Amino acid sequence: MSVVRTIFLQCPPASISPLSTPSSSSSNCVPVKFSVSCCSVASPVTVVNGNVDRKPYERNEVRLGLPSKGRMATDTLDLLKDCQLSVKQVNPRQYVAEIPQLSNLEVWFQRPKDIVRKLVSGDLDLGIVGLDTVNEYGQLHGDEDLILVHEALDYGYCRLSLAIPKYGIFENVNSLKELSQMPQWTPERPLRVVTGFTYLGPKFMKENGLSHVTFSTADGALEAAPAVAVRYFEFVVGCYWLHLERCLEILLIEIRYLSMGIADAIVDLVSSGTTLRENNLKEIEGGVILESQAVLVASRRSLIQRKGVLDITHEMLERFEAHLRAVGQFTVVANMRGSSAEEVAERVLSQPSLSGLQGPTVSPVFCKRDGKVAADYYAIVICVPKKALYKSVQQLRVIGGSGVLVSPLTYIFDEETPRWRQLLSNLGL
Ligand SMILES: Nc1ncnc2c1ncn2[C@@H]1O[C@H](COP(=O)(O)OP(=O)(O)OP(=O)(O)O)[C@@H](O)[C@H]1O
Ligand SMILES: O=P(O)(O)OC[C@H]1O[C@H](OP(=O)(O)OP(=O)(O)O)[C@H](O)[C@@H]1O
Ligand SMILES: [Mg+2]
Repeated sequence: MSVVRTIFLQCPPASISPLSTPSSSSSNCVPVKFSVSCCSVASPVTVVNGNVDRKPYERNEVRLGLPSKGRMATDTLDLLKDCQLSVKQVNPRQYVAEIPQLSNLEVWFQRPKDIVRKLVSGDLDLGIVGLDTVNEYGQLHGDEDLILVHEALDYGYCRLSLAIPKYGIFENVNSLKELSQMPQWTPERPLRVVTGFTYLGPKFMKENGLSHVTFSTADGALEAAPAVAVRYFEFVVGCYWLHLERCLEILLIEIRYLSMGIADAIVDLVSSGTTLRENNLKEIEGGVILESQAVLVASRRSLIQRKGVLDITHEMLERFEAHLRAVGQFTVVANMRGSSAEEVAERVLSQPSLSGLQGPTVSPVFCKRDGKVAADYYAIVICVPKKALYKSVQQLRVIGGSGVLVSPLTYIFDEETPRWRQLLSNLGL
């Protein structure tokens, strides 16, 4: 028999109070309703035999999920601010905010994994999180509902990696192949991996043909887990050689970590590599599961069905693309003596670092000489990659440039953003 329950999904900081509780006689097939005190529009979801039937919900506002805390939170707000899309949060403890430039948009501050879950459930339409979180909790390959609108927001860089101890039986193991060929791993004694990535971790091992592997999960400080098994080995060897001081140290570490369980390897995010180094772990060749950075992700259903989502996505995408193109560039203005605009342009284009985005803009600088208006000088305007600035200034001087002004760029808008065209075709629009 189908068990059908209608519930109202919770808004972020809501307190939920049951309106009616199921009586024992009707517990198999009852609408169970909860009222939600934080927001006016709740999302009805039907659960049939444990499967969520995701219908587009009746609500008028468009919802964008942003990380509420952690390392992504500040950088995300900074990116939006740099794109003149500042988030207005009346009170930092409030979970709902707005971006005044985008009317009808509600910002929901959530934990990254909850942003992805809520995109899948239909409570959010758009979100900014790390690609690792999208792939782990959205399971993009199995669920075509999530679409990466911008896959490279240029912050939150890290990689999901398999790491093993540097010492003991792993000392000479430097690749995934070598790890998989170790005779130690058998059905009775598999490779024990601890990870918070319980979807991507096992998937990677399976795809790479590692069969004798078991996974356990933990939140945070995963790097300490492999220490126990290998340090035990060191302890025995240390005793043998009577390095008592080292043995005592190992024993203390052992006692500290025993409560954390035992693992041979970890699958976790790595950025600078400091945490791995401090825990005597190493990455191995072929062990990178995913390269990640911040992304703008959307629900396909919302883009197609909910009024306003596509327009807001277009504006955000345009601003992100234009801003991210601009951050790596300076505008350079210089004066140059010349006989005509063409002649000046030729000189500028003879230098490889001065061609700009679409070639230089050259305009006459007029002055009055003997009562007549004349142009002896020309102003040139070009965009120069930040990294090539000094070289460009040197090249400008070589061809007679003077009074060089350099200023940062906020946006470079193209005629059309390539990602927008791709999104429309992805949606079949
Ligand atoms: N060391 C790192 N360097 C750079 N980016 C990172 C690093 N660790 C994580 N990230 C990125 O930041 C995102 C959020 O990580 P953060 O540690 O803030 O949250 P979290 O650990 O997922 O939060 P929670 O523990 O509350 O679920 C990750 O999904 C990843 O994309
Ligand atoms: O290579 P590194 O620059 O040292 O960064 C890697 C560490 O960063 C993340 O942890 P985080 O600090 O987010 O703590 P958490 O495990 O509690 O999420 C990740 O889980 C690693 O532990
Ligand atoms: Mg973290």
